[in-house]
Amino acid sequence: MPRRSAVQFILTKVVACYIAMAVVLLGGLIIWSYQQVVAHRADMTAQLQTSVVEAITQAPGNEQQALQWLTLGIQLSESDSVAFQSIALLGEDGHVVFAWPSSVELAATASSAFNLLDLQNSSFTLAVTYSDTLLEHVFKHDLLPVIALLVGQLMVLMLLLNYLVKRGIYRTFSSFMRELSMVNLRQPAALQADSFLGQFKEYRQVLVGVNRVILSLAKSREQLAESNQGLERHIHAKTAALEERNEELLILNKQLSIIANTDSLTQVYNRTRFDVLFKEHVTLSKRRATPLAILLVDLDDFKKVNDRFGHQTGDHVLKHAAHVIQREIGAEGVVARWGGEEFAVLLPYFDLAKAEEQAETLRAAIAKARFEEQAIKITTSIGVAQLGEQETAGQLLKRADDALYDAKGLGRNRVIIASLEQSHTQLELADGEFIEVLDVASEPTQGEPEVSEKLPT
Ligand SMILES: Nc1nc2c(ncn2[C@@H]2O[C@H](COP(=O)(O)OP(=O)(O)OP(=O)(O)O)[C@@H](O)[C@H]2O)c(=O)[nH]1
Repeated sequence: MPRRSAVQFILTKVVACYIAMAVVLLGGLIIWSYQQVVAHRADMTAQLQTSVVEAITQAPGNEQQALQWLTLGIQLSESDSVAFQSIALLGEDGHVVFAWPSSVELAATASSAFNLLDLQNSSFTLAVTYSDTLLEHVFKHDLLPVIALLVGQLMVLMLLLNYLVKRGIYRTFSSFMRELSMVNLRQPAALQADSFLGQFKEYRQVLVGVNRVILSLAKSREQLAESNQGLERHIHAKTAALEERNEELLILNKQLSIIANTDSLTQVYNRTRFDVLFKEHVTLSKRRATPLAILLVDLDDFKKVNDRFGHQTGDHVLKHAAHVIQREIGAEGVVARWGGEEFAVLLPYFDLAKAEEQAETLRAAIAKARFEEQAIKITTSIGVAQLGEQETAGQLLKRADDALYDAKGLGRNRVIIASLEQSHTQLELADGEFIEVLDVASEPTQGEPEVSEKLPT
């Protein structure tokens, strides 16, 4: 019967607590009461002494009568809790002058039961006994009612507890135990089925275990949070390093792209880049129906520069000439080194007249320039062509190259325009045929600029 055991257990504990409290209370009461009685008895005795001395002093020679009056007073005060049991007045030689009550044996006055009291300035001595010993008195008069009261209370308490346990506490405990069973991690069989206390202990152990698990989980969570923070810091640092590296790579990429697209000597676009841009501009021009012109610029008699001033000076002149071309064209066109001492200039939105004007300005600027310390003068021949409506990039290039060839043939240092009629005339021929002509013409020949074989036809 585990339930009854539990009830008994609780009852026992409560009663034990109550008894312990009662014992402490009684102990305190005994000490307090004892002190009170001692003080009271001392008071009474002192009063008796004073009264007897006064009686003897007021009625000398008639002590017996005075003492009889005193005895009456004593009898009246017998109801006092510490009253005297007997009183004897002893003469100088120790004989009993007066004894109350009369039954007190004279011999008894000498026994140790009597307390001998001195009477001030008198030859008499007072011998008294008290009705109880001090402890007896304390127990009889003070403790007995208290003990009775406590026992009564205890009984009432036990009855009350028994009632409460049966009515309410048992139900509360039952539901508490049911809740506990929800967290039971052990096999039910392992519990002591016949002992509620055993079960309670088991559950308490389980709770302690659960508590430990919760604490260790909280600790693990803290550790996890710390490691996460460390990981985040690490990731941030790595990300920052990666971003930095990425930026470096982007810069390097840009530099690489510039290197790949730039002519290393003259720092203008190289032929590869020009081919791409040329194709794009031709496509755009056709799509938007906007004009597009090209200049092929070739330095005249450059071989002579090399021969006379050396190849290195020739390099410097080439570089400077490219700079002049780039300066003159500005942002309006695309300048590229076509190869050797020849440059190509792409002029989007330039019609033939405007392109011719630009070519003339360019030719004049180079003719005017003085290169190197030796103030070398050079001239240029320029072939100009505008993209025809039906023309391909290759066909445009061919016409510009023809114009340049003409400029050379006519004595150099001049601008020759490739007429649009020429382009139309060529287009009137079969397209396939022209392409074949272009391919043949584009093969590099001595003294002639190369025509890109990569360009789209
Ligand atoms: N210094 C230097 N010379 C170059 C470079 N590329 C080509 N040349 C020279 O340019 C000269 C081209 O000679 P040619 O094809 O006969 O042309 P040209 O002397 O300019 O005569 P025309 O074009 O007919 O006016 C050659 O001497 C090449 O060595 C270069 O990068 N640096």
